[in-house]
Amino acid sequence: MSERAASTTEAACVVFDIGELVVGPSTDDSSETPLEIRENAAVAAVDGEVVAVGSSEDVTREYPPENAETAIDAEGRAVVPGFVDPHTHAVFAGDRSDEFEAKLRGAEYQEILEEGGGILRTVRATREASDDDLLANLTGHLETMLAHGTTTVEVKSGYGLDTETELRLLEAIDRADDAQPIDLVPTFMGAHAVPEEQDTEEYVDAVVEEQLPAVADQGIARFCDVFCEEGVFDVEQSRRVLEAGAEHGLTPKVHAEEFTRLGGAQLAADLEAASADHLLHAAEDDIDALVDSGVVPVLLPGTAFGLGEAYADARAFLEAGAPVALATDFNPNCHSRSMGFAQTLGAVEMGMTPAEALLASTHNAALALDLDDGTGTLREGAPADAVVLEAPSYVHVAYRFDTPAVDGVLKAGEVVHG
Ligand SMILES: N=CN[C@@H](CCC(=O)O)C(=O)O
Ligand SMILES: [Zn+2]
Repeated sequence: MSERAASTTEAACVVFDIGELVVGPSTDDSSETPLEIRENAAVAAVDGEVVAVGSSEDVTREYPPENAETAIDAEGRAVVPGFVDPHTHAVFAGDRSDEFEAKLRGAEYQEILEEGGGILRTVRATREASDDDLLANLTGHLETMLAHGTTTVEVKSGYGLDTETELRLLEAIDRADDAQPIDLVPTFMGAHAVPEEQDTEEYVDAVVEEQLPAVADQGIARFCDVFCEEGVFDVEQSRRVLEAGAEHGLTPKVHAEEFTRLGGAQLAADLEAASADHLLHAAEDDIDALVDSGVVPVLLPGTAFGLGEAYADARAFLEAGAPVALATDFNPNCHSRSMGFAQTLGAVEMGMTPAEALLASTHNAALALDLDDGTGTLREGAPADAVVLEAPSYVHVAYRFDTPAVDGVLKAGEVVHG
């Protein structure tokens, strides 16, 4: 036994007798699957980090379960890295279920927005909500996400559209980060829509000159995002916001080519954004530009499903060598908090294999958030965030689409669900 093990064994969390352990992306080019998978495995964690991954026999010899603070006998079930959801708008108030009905009767998403509904309706409800109500709404959604196996979530502001409310939303994200187990990654998205009281140019000025400096001053956002779309922010306005964000230390992200091909993907490539998201209308040139500049494509199949739109071309991205990520896009227009369901849609509707969908929901999703600490893997040194499945194989994540195939969830080596 190593000295490190002798001195730390008692603090360890050990999950043993794992039938199928998904460690992370495969490093073997000749492998048929993009995942590194170990059978009859175990994983041990100390101080929230993975310290050993290997055969159940070897790991339990070094970290005996009987000495561990938390010991889980997986009894042959599969264990995968905790899911990372890299695109949500989870902090808001109000209800838009009637718009869902209107869309089923033929109303268009953008028409609803132009008429003051959609995002603008959520903005009115959000501005009226108290800080505590916003926090309670957000933590409620996060509880559901955790039960579905998600351990890291990006959350955007963007239903305030004024300095005071945008800051309140980012503060709610900050408070929620402390109040529950999921790690939250905050994104400032003042440029989500143009508020009813201003015209677009005036509003872009307000985002750049007032909102961004205030957000940067508080130090409560990591990314800056913009809805680059016909009728919302054009490419030049989007560029202005993202460049100003970058000057304040916020890494760009772009809502790109969702309803029209406006140029958001090329902009994301130009600015070396962390990700370009949606991409339903991305063309081959856009895909190449994103791959060449290392921008992660984040695909949001729940949105296409809910709107009845054609899905993004996941296969074209994968064939171009892109590290495709999946996300829920949870928002009042896309009421799904399940990364498992995103994987089902990725597999059934976008032609991804269950392994590609799982990789897209773990390691690649972490790349979209610039997380380089091993998040989304269960390699040594990574955060010990894991899902013990209720099944013998990771394939059950995409296969089951009624309830999550989750038996238990570990965050930083502690059982936080199940
Ligand atoms: N497309 C822009 N923003 C969200 C939708 C927000 C809303 O409709 O409230 C999205 O990513 O899908
Ligand atoms: Zn979005």
